[in-house]
Amino acid sequence: MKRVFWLLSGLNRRMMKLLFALALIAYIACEYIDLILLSIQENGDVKIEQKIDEAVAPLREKIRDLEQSFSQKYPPVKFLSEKDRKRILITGGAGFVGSHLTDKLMMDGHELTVVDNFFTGRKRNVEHWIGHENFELINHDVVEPLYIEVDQIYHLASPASPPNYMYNPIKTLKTNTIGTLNMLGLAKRVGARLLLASTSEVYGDPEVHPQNEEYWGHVNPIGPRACYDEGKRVAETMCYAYMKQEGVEVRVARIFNTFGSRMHMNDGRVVSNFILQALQGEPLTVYGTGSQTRAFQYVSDLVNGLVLLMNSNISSPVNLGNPEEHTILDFFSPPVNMLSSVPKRIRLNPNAYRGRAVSRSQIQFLSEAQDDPQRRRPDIRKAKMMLGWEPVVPLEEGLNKTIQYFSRELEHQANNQYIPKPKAARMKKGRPRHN
Ligand SMILES: O=C(O)[C@H]1O[C@H](OP(=O)(O)OP(=O)(O)OC[C@H]2O[C@@H](n3ccc(=O)[nH]c3=O)[C@H](O)[C@@H]2O)[C@H](O)[C@@H](O)[C@@H]1O
Repeated sequence: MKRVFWLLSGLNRRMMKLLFALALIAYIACEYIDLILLSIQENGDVKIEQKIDEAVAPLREKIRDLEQSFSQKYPPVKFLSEKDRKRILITGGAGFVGSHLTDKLMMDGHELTVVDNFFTGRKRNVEHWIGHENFELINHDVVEPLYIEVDQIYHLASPASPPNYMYNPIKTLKTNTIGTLNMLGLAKRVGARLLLASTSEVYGDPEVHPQNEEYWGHVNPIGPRACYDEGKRVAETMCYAYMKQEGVEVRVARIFNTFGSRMHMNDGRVVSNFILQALQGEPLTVYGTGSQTRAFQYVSDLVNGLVLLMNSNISSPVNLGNPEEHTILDFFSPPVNMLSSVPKRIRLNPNAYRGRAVSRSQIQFLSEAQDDPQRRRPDIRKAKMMLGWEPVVPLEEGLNKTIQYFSRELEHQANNQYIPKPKAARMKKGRPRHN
């Protein structure tokens, strides 16, 4: 201590000031370093927290989804007694028509098994039933046998739009022949009734107009549509062979042109093509002159007809379609003029179509599709008389609903950065893949 006093007493005032200043600088530097270290630590903490947040976010989303699925609300379903409740199989039940039929039968209170190979069907079409105690979805191709216990089989599995069934003709043939045999085999084993979704295409390019159920048809057996037309014709033949030989109860619906929500955006049939093209301000594609005719029914009418037929005692074929006939050129105006009801946010070229009649410059005439039936209109007297069924949804109302559906789909697709193009009804070049 003495030494320290001795040293200090030896220092002069200037030296004292210098020492004091140095001590002050050292003190400030220490404090500053402390501050820097603290902020580095805080920054590190923030980064770690961010990383944790990023890793946990998907888990949080999963938990939210799970919570939602636990509290999922299903459309209202009737309660049926054990006696009235049926176990029903719908093949192709996730497709356009199949999913609407699924909705009806579920809401009517039945137990459903939906089978689909998702070639043209989509899980989205039936996702609102997933988890319901009366509903089961099986990813299965009817070309393979199926062993389940059911009371009724609605056999709808097959691509139905020309570009889809021509995409892989061998597969279309297998689906309609082997697939139908498998379902008839199942019906025989378990004593179920089977309804075949046949088609107006069994009449081919008809020489009788309108087409009634007695007409045998005019089909080119080696043309590009034959895989579907002949596939369905032989499917009908199989139904009646099983009925006569094995006593299987069969119902055959000859379905005419149908449209509505849940048609695939790339379906390629005329209604979805025109709506999609008009919504996107593209020219409407007409194959040939457009003087060929069709009669279009809304999907809910068809579904009611299918259920009535299944539960009737009519085993012979029945036409289900809307007898209001239009040329394809005629058919432009309603969907196009209805676009004014579509919200502006939809990706739509406002200079094209909106609220105006279509001029010929907005039509792209393409070559005629081979073997395209020139006239088609159902004679529905049998369905009226024996089922008390006829279509009730006016064309404009059905189109309006379909336009709204496609608008929402386009918006959904646009949000997902993908805008589908309508598919042309052309044969795929080269050798198609098949299995
Ligand atoms: O919608 C249906 O229910 C029916 O559709 C198709 O039969 P198709 O009458 O050829 O149906 P579309 O492809 O919609 O064609 C209808 C008419 O419009 C024409 N078309 C089609 C698409 C297009 O963009 N432009 C166009 O002019 C076709 O050439 C045809 O003359 C199927 O073959 C049937 O099995 C099915 O029952």
